[in-house]
Amino acid sequence: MRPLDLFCRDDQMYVCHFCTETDHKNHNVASFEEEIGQWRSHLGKTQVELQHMIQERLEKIQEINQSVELCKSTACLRWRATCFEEMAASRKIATLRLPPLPTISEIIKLYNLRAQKQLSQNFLLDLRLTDKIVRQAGNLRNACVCEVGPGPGGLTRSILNAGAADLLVVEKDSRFIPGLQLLSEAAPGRVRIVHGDVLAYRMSSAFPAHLTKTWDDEPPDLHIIGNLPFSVSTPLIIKWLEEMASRSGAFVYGRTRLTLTFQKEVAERLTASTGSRQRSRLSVMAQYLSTVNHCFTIPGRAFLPKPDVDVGVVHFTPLVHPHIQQPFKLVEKVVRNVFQFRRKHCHKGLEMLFPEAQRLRMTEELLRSADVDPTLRPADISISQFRALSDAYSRLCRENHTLFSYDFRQELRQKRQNHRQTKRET
Ligand SMILES: C[S@@+](CC[C@H](N)C(=O)[O-])C[C@H]1O[C@@H](n2cnc3c(N)ncnc32)[C@H](O)[C@@H]1O
Repeated sequence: MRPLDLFCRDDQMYVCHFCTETDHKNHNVASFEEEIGQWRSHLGKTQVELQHMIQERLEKIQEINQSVELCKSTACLRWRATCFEEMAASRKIATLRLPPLPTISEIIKLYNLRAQKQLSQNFLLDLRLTDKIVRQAGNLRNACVCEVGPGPGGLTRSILNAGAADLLVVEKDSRFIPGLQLLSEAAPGRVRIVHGDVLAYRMSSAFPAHLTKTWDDEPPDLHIIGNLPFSVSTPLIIKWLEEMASRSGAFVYGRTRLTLTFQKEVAERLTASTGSRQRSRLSVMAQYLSTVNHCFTIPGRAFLPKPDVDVGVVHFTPLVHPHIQQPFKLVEKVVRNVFQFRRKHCHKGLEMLFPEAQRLRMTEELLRSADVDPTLRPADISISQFRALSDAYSRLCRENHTLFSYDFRQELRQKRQNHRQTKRET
């Protein structure tokens, strides 16, 4: 008996050396080891390919499952909204509450809304907290509201449940738009969605003119509400305070009220009283134009993801008569200069309002005319003393037309440049 140690590839069978001279003569024959080696490498490749295919199929199944879930909840949501409308029509009830909706966590999962740090995204999932924020705004029944940065829509729901009739939401991140559209379908005709940057958005023409109240009347039925992104909260409130002063933007409608969240430290600065540790430029700028109230603090753990800080809810009502009757930019210049040396006597910062050659004389004149003690610390200066300083500075600017555009940093730069030039020449 001869060993079958060869493989005939033409007939696909094992053969012996004798066979290659007879039945399998001139056939394509390989050694047993060669053939096994080829099969092994072939099987190895097939196994890798199969694993890839299985992985692809699994991913596909997951995708299909997700779309099915999404379709189910979209259909369910639409169905609930329709039922709700029919119910309201048939019973003739004029209720403005939303129909039952998927939770905010479900919306986040369905649309895969992972928070993005660069857009300061920290979501509020607890609707009792968002309801509490909305209650600080006052009665929203049939009101117009602009919500800044609605994200997955927690605060948005609370605003709608409070009865807002016209809610304009401004959101920069396009990933949130489909979820907001669902919400808009659940509250037909009550939600307008703007995909854009709130810093560039013109609010002066966003609401109907009939809302407008005169400045000394009651505030209009228009509110700005937002769980603001930390990254834009300070520039945004400065922009809105400036618009409040010039009665432009959202304030063309009258004394529009604002209910906003800030990092707790910023909320404390906004509301800090004269003499307190947190008193700053922001305190004076906000308080000379509005009544500012730090309503309550939300612990960081209430947000997803949890920020490193707690959050303060602040309510602003513009004053009928601002405490300082000077242009915003002028007040800001005086206040900024005073606070630039916050541990020094106030005359130190005020000196920087004047060119070096007249610095001491003009600072003395300013402080005398405003009747303010030069040795007061910036935090100890009251709003009425800031009014006196701004009025006195305005008088000096009227007497000297180049004074307002004077910038001590520019003079300092020029001086350094001249000094370098002289050094080079000698
Ligand atoms: C702190 S999250 C709040 C989200 C939601 N309101 C909540 O309470 O869960 C801030 C939101 O503002 C949005 N946002 C950030 N910068 C913005 C901008 N410049 N204009 C409009 N929205 C902005 C973010 O995309 C995010 O949705």
